Amino acid sequence: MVSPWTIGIIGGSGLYAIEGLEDAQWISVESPWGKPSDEILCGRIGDVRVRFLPRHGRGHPISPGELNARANIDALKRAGCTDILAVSAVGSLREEIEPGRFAVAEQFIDMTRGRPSTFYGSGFVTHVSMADPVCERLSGMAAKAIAAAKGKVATGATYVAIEGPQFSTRAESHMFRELGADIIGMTAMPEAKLAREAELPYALIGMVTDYDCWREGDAVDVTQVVTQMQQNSQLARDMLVRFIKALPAKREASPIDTALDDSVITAPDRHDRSLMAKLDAVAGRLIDDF
Ligand SMILES: CSC[C@H]1O[C@H](OP(=O)(O)O)[C@H](O)[C@@H]1O
Ligand SMILES: Nc1ncnc2[nH]cnc12
Repeated sequence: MVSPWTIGIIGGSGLYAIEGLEDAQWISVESPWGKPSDEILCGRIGDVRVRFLPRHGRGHPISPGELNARANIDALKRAGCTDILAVSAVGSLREEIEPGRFAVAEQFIDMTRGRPSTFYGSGFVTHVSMADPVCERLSGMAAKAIAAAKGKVATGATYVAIEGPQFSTRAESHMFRELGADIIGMTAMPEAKLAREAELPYALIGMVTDYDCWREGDAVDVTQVVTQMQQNSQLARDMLVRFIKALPAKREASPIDTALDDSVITAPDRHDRSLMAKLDAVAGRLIDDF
């Protein structure tokens, strides 16, 4: 039986491939939005199709501010994904969310600057809701998979996305704590916004690698992040396999599958044909003639 789920996994720092995929093959997917970060590793775990994309490319050549998140999300949609589980290395802004723990994001604060963050624009003006930016169903299943893999988990985390590539100043780190953020990274935005615009339910698991720099005498560096990621990468892979194996046989419809339904405001006679041609994957459901 073929599963109704096709799971896109976006692997962050330290997670550049996954093992255990049957019929695994790296496949190049072209996108009208430019070049995705890498080829997509396509395969199966049981009867679930899996599409894995290393966010920064294999070998980590792409900086957070230069990621083509539109091409990445568009390519995953073209590769048939129904849902996306993103994995990211994150700093912790809370004592109790210690390095080694997995934090499941529930909210985001976007402090990135000038990154292309929408598929839409003049000629197809669209405003999706980001009130609840993650898919509760995916997040819940991810939290269970982490616990089943004997990982420590924190749920309901607010992730602040900074522009980077520099880490934050101490003043910024304290400010993000005051704002209510729990974890910090450089990549979940605009990725989560674009997933919503592409009607792809999205969840993000932060692998906590450090305490950023809000604690006196302590400041994150890349070695800390990489060392912690190496310690946790087997757990992350185990969690991903458990997550996929535990997916229910039936995929109930999610409201995110139809997020565009009440979001497009441009009248049909004012549609821009050239923009719409690029929307064939992300909004193809709404557009019949390209
Ligand atoms: C290598 S430290 C900073 C780097 O790590 C995180 O990457 P990702 O979210 O892709 O796991 C962070 O966002 C930065 O890009
Ligand atoms: N402290 C931190 N700030 C931003 N991105 C990170 N990725 C991992 N740790 C981070």
